[in-house]
Order: sequence, then structure tokens, then C-alpha cells
Amino acid sequence: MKTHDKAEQLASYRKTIDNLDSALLHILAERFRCTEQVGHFKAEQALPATDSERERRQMDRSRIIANEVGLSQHFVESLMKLIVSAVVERHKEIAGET
Ligand SMILES: C=C(O[C@@H]1C=C(C(=O)O)C=C[C@H]1O)C(=O)O
Repeated sequence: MKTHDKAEQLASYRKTIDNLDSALLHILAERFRCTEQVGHFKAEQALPATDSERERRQMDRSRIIANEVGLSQHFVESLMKLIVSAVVERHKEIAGET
């Protein structure tokens, strides 16, 4: 492959990566919009910010999906823990505001 073609090939991969990153972040923002509503609902109903049983079921489900799509279970678990802990922090904040 010529140097120019190699550069084009890399640029093409990176364009795909940029599109996928954008899609991922849009989906993540949509998830946070939904959990924001849950946070307000829980605060109104005086429900706790954390639901460990729900989180345990989600982790089990995430591990199954990780296997199905060929992602590392460890990676998916770490990612989900990062996201859920940000949500719980936000729910505590909302509960403190109400
Ligand atoms: C969104 C909720 O609140 C918390 C955040 C969760 C999440 O981000 O998925 C799951 C369980 C709860 O600890 C919920 O209870 O459904």
C-alpha cells in the first residue's frame, strides 16, 4: 500500500471511530436524561438513591450482553460501575435539593 493510501485508510477508520464515539455519547446522554427523571421521582417518593438489588441484576445482565457481543466482562462491569456511580451521586444531590 502506498503512503498516501495508508494515510487515507487510517483517516477513514478514524472517521468511523468519531461517528461511533458520537453515537455512544448521544446514547449516554439519553440514559442520563432518563436517570435524572428517576432521581426526581425517587426524591419525591422518598426512595433511597441506591438500589443494590437492581444494580446486581443489571450487572448480571451486562455480563451476559458482554459475552454475546464479544466484550470483556471486566471492561463492561467497570464501565457500568462508573456510569451507575455517577447516577447515584446525582440522585443524592437531587435528594438533598428537595
Ligand atoms: C436509576 C436508578 O437508580 C440507581 C442507578 C441505577 C442505574 O444507573 O442504572 C440503578 C440502580 C440505582 O442504584 C434505579 O433505581 O433504577
